[in-house]
Amino acid sequence: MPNLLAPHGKATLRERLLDLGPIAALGLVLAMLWAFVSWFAWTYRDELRREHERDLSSLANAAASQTEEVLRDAEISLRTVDLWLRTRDTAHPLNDASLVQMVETLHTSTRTMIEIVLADPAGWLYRIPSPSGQAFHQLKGQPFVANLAQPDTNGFQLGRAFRFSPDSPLRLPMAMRLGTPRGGISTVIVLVNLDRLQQLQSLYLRGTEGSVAMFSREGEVLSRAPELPGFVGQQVYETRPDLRRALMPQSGVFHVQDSPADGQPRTAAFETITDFGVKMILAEGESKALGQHRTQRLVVLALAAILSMAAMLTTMVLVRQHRTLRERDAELLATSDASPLGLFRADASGKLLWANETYLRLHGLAADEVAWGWLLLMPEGGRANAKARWQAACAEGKPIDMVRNISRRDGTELLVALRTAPLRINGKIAGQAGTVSDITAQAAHERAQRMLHAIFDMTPDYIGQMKLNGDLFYLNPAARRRIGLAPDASLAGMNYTRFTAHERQEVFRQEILPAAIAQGHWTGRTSLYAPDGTEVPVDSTALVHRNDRGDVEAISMVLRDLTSETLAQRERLRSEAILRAVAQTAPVLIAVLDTEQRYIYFNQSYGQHFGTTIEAWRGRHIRELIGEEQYELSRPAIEAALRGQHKDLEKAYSDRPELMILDVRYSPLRLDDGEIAGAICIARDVTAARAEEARLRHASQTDALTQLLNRAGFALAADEKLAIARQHNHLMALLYLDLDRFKPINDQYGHPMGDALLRAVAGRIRHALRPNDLAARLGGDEFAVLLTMLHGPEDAEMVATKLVQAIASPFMIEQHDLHIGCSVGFCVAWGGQADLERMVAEADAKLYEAKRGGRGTWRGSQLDGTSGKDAPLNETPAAPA
Ligand SMILES: Nc1nc2c(ncn2[C@@H]2O[C@H](COP(=O)(O)OP(=O)(O)OP(=O)(O)O)[C@@H](O)[C@H]2O)c(=O)[nH]1
Repeated sequence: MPNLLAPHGKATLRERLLDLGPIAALGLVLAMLWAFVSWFAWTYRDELRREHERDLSSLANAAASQTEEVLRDAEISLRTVDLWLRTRDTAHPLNDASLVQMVETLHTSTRTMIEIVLADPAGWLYRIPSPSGQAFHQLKGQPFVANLAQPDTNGFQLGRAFRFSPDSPLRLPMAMRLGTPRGGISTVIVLVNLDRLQQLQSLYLRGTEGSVAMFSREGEVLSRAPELPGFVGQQVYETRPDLRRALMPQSGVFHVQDSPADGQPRTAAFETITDFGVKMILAEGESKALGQHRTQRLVVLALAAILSMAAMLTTMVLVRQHRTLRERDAELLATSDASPLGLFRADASGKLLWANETYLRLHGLAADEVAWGWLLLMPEGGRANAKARWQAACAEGKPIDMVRNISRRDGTELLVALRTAPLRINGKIAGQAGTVSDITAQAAHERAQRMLHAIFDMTPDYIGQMKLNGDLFYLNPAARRRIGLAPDASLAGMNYTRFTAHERQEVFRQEILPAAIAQGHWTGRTSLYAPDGTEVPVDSTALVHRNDRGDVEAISMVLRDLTSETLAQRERLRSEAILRAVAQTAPVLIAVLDTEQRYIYFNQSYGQHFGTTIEAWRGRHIRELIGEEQYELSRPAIEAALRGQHKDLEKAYSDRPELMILDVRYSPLRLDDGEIAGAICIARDVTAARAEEARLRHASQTDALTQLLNRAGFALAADEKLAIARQHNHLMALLYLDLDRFKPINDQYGHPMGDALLRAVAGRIRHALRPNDLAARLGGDEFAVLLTMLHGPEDAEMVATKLVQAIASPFMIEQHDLHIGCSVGFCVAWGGQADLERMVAEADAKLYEAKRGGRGTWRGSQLDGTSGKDAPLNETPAAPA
């Protein structure tokens, strides 16, 4: 449908050309056809005719040459006989032996084409020889016979063709008066065998209607083949001056519609045999080629006419169909523009090829922005993604059904529903066609409806809807509660009169309803009957709903309970609803206990924590739900809260798939008068926060390279150990280690190797200690160790020796054999005397001594609690390598 792709507006030049296209194409084809037909019918025919005439002329010329040759032989024969008779003195030429001989020779030399006879002035003819001397024929009617007796005529003359008898050949006489008449003979005559000459001439004839004729200079017919009775001897020029004119030139071609011979149309070529004044005429009917051409021309003309008609008819049908299609397209276009839906079509690349007016209006786009204009209405950051998703959907032929926001350039925001379906042409995905509809108002309406329903559900007012006859079809939860109806109970067969006193029903019918119908609504005070028989005063609003035709369809009643109890209850319900909403949405566990530690309320988070709901636990003791163990932990805080104090405690739940830590606060639940009505428990999940704290703490107290304690971590842990040692008066020792010859390792192999070595050293130190002992890297190549619960100072010596030996063993790191060592200084002290600062100073001093003592060894001392003086211990020499 090309028009669907056309932009909006008037028909373009291209469309107009498309309209005219079939007609122009037809015109071109017909012009070419008829040009060919014209050429074939006329130009080609003329060419054929000219060619035919050329052929005919050359045939006439050849026939004339042949004839002239024969006539020339005849003339020579005449002159030869005349000369002979003139030069011979003979009284009897008829039987002169030499003349006979010569005549015979001439006869045979012309292939018996000619016959020589002699004639007397009376026209009697004599053969040579003529032994009897008798004439054998008398010429009559020949034009030249009258001249035979004329003594001065010595030129030759052509006569008319004749036969001696009907069976004898046709002969053309040529006569010449003898220069010297002898023995009564005055003329010699050559008779040309015209049958044979015409046979020769007939070789040049073509077609069945061909003829060959000879005319004399004066237009007398000398001969004609095929023979026509009475034609020879006619004076043609007298009756046909047109022929005289036509035959005037030396040679040529002419046409006659009515031949003088048989009245048929003929084409004739002629040649003048000048010396004999003879016109040689070769005529023929229409040529075969021209005849064939005429038939072909008829066929071609007929076919061309049929083809033209058929083409014109086809074009007319096509043009009409094209017009119908265009009309249909226009209808479709108009219909689609009138559609309340935005319609569009995209190609397989996702580019929009067409969109209707509604689409453009909806998006606030101009017609020339249709291709990708919609992308401009998306947030800039999301355009690339949206385009890619859309292009993928178009390429794969995936239908789309979605709702999306668009921001028009005029600043308005719309919510639109987009639906597309893949377009397939010949089984190939050609793009997508889709609809866009503005659902902003609908969505807002639905939202409003939902809100309205929520209000209906939450309001303490009684809302009901009924038909004009009073049949109820809707009651909100408050109304249902008031009349004791389950939230989902059917209202079938329930009429409002059931809840209204009889006299009130009258008032309703007589006053309220007519007023509401007249004004659309009515507001006033009325009452309703509760199922328990009490009359409840209510503020009432009646609303009348009408359909499109204006007929009353339904009546809505909004009733506000005016009893004070109900009002108070409403207020309470409202507060409760607010509190409940707050409690439900807060991301903390909330529970409220009464003074007996029974649940009054707990929120959804609390319920989820224990996998239950308040409905199942209201009125039950907290111990039952949280378990004996947890309860014992919480009990002091609960009791404190019930005494009016706030208490915080942290509780860890390790019985769950993942450890959970709750930060719990118990507070008193005080009423307005200050009385404590229970306890409120608010618990926060601090598992993640505590885990993060622990991680940070660990990181701040750990040496990142060796994972031993760092200086700060060591100080903290040592303090704790010392406190315990003091308490129980344990013997303990602080050891300081410093690596020997570590620097060369760094220098030789680089720092990464030094780091690896430090890690390995840390591993060996850890390995040499008990789990309860502390090990730390104080910095660089310095380490510290705190040993607790020693049996005697020798334990410390033993550990120092173990460490010196452990570090002295070679390290194999990255295939390098590394040799270092360590020096150790330590100090032992009983718990009661233990003072970290002093122990550090002492151990450091001893380390210095060990270094000075040659490295690879230890030095130690013990703090003397009474004197504060150090007691030197045994000094151990360096461990064997
Ligand atoms: N690879 C590495 N080297 C460290 C680190 N901290 C300190 N050092 C280097 O450790 C070396 C410690 O110096 P010293 O104690 O004088 O070196 P030493 O060769 O052990 O000397 P003595 O104790 O006298 O035997 C210095 O070269 C520091 O640069 C560390 O974290 N990694």
